[in-house]
Amino acid sequence: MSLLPVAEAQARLLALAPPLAAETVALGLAAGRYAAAPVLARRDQPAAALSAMDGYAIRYAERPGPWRVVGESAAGGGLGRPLAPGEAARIFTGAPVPEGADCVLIQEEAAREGTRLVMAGEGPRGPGGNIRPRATDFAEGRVLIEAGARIEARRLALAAIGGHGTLSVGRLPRLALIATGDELVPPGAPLAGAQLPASNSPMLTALIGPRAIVADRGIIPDDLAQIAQAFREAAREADVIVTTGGASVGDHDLIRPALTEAGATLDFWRVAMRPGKPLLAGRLGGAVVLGLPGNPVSAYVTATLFLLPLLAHLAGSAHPWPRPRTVRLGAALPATGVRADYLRARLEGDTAFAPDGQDSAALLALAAADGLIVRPPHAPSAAIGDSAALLDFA
Ligand SMILES: Nc1nc2c(c(=O)[nH]1)N[C@H]1C(S)=C(S)[C@@H](COP(=O)(O)OP(=O)(O)OC[C@H]3O[C@@H](n4cnc5c(N)ncnc54)[C@H](O)[C@@H]3O)O[C@H]1N2
Ligand code: MOO
Repeated sequence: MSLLPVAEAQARLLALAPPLAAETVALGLAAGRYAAAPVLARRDQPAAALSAMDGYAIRYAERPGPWRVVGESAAGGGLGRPLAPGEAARIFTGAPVPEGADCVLIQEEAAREGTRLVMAGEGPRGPGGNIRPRATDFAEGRVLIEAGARIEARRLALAAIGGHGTLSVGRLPRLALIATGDELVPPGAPLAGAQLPASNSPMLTALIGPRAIVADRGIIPDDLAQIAQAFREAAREADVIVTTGGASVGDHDLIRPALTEAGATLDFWRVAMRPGKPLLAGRLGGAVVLGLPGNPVSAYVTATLFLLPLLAHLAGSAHPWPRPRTVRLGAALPATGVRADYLRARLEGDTAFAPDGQDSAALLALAAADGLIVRPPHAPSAAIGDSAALLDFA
């Protein structure tokens, strides 16, 4: 099997499963989820002309007064009657402008004695001054949030003010995480001989964060029957099964044979990227299987480029791909070969430095990095000051 280009592998992964069904959740629980349908405004905002300032509602043509202050309009209330000629109403920010008034005189520019009011400054800039007309933010029926958009804090506020107490969002994927390797022990456990703390599962759980409901299925030894059994059990509940390790070609790399044993179909294996070459993907029952390489940096890079977009796609995102940005190189880089390079890089302002020693097991360099410099296959060498694509870490 030859190496699959990264973009092709990404497209094939997402083609393995459609987005999950929608569910309705309370607005406060919708943060970070994706709108399953366009969110439409259920009301005009503002629903009436409101004062933008604390002061007096007046008629512009009657400046500089005097006016007689006949009452008050506060946020949530109102004057209760129209203003007659020569009348003004005390008004506060966010309060409905009484009928008959066409601007607001701010209180710093007003002189009041008892009910007598005169202008004592420049006054409003014209009719409509210091007033937010009805529906200036949006009108009922307008699309507030596109289907597939992520519900950020800003959009959540927009949905709330648009009249929504619940939202229809894509269901969160259920993810089963399986670490494989005879050498692995849980972090913090005593180590004997060549044993190694299993760092991939906690790393991936933290990286995934609220994007999925993660079930950590622990460490499975390098045993075909046990790995196949773990696959079968995970496929009963999970939308996504993620393994780390055992994806390569060694005698103890059993993920592919175990998948076959469990009855899965393999879609692709081996991608033209460094690190991350042994990545594989397939389907088992209703689950998408993503086999990440065991090397911790390879697992992190492939999770960034494949797993997070898959989770976003399943949760209903219309834009699941990470967006690289352009930076300057702070040091020269060699030409690339048949694989795309994803270099762990530190940023100083908009200048990126990829330290030597880009080993796919070197977690110290990964932890110190800010993102990945992305270099396509067969790229010529690059000089200091050249521009390059950078993927910020999630
Ligand atoms: N002859 C070849 N050998 C290798 C190739 C190849 O093409 N031909 N590919 C190399 C590449 S690239 C990678 S990446 C590695 C990854 O292979 P596996 O996915 O089979 O990973 P393992 O061999 O199981 O483990 C590699 C490495 O990572 C450590 N590891 C595994 N799981 C964890 C974990 N949960 N937490 C921390 N560390 C973990 C493991 O102990 C190994 O040191 O294969 C190359 N070989
Ligand atoms: O591509 Mo492997 O992921 O070099 O270490």
